Amino acid sequence: MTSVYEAAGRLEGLTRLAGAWHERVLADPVVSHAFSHGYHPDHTARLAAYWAEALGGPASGLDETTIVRMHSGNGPHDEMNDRAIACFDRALDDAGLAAEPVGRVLHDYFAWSTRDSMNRYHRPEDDVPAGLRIPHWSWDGLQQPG
Ligand code: HEM
Repeated sequence: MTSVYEAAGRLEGLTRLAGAWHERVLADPVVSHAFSHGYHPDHTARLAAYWAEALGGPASGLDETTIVRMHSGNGPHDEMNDRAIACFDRALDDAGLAAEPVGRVLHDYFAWSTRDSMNRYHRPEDDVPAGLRIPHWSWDGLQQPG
């Protein structure tokens, strides 16, 4: 069966999507705040590589614990999460990936990652454990590691 990665246009499609999302969040008065301290010069490519791995594509070489740590310890930020997800929905349109069924799966993956996965250690006192694995997502949602 075609993976979500393939249906999203592989690395090329996901790079378009990551670039569109990043442009949208930098223009958002709330979400842009998170990026005001700077970010990797290859942010878009690294984000696309991470999504590719999560959605059934090649390994990204990125470390889940490091990435979750980058997104942790800032306290609850529900409004920022909601706005980041709204930016993602617009980015799906920008990147030509909003059509069913792939648009819905990408939305569900991103909303879950933002609210539940990247956000699960949001309390300042939380310790993010070493050795986390990049969660994988398919047409029917989160894949439990086999
Ligand atoms: C509210 C939503 C989000 C915000 C505000 C946000 C913010 C950020 C920021 C500021 C960075 C740069 C950190 C740095 O370079 O020091 C970053 C990097 C990154 N984020 Fe997010 N993020 C969000 C959601 C997500 C989600 C849902 C995913 C994955 C599904 C994700 C994956 C990544 C990856 C892979 C990197 C690159 C790490 C690297 O360069 O090594 N982010 N994010």
